[in-house]
Amino acid sequence: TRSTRPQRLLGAVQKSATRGDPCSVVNAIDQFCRHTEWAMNVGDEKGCILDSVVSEVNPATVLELGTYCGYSTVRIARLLPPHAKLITLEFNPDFAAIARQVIAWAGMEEKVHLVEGASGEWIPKIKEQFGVKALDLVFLDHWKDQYLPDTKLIEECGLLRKGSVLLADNVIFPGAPQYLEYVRSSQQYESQYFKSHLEYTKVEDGLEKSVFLG
Ligand SMILES: CCCNc1ncnc2c1ncn2[C@@H]1O[C@H](/C=C/CNC(=O)c2cc(-c3ccc(F)cc3)cc(O)c2O)[C@@H](O)[C@H]1O
Ligand SMILES: [Mg+2]
Repeated sequence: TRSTRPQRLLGAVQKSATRGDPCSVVNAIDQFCRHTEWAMNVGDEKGCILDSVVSEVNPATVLELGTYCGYSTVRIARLLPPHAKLITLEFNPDFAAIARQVIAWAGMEEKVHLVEGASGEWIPKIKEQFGVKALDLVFLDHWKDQYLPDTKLIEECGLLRKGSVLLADNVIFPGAPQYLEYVRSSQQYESQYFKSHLEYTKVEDGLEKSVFLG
């Protein structure tokens, strides 16, 4: 039977990237998605903005919502200090299986906890399961209509501290209007839009960075 897009993306990593070299994994996926088959990774252009926010925050604990094939997982993990932790939630078992292999190929297993499950079920468990006091950075890249309910759940679970950063992909395309309205109007956030383009295209898209003020 025909392979899936994530399987073909993993094949490109195994063919073109060097084991243990996260940058080569990121580059192999970007090359594949730009020249062979588009896939919904944050990509190289928005990825540079993601890199700058990760470097600025220098997080000890990161939560990613929506692992997919693990592109942004590897992109973030490669910048984290040795004992930092990235928890990434993915509820599709087929995508999770591919992402585990991409993360392993990059040699990032030590820094990454991939949890196969839904954000709504797992966000309330993060403190106890992972001994996390607060999240320094949250990267939202899952179903766009879930950005707002999950942000409210993260707040209710007391997972944010003064200075915690939320970084959301696709706030223009496909768009997350309710989320944007919330973080831009709330007194509890200082929000900033980083204009860019939809991965591997000329379509406008961007990232919204929102600092929790406590
Ligand atoms: C219970 C649902 C909410 N909780 C969840 N908990 C855990 N994982 C969840 C998840 N929702 C979704 N996921 C997973 O996140 C991923 C979903 C990502 C959704 N992303 C998009 O739709 C998207 C779509 C585009 C896109 C842009 C243009 C276009 F023509 C077509 C698509 C571009 C992007 O950058 C995107 O991020 C999948 O791996 C899915 O299984
Ligand atoms: Mg996205």
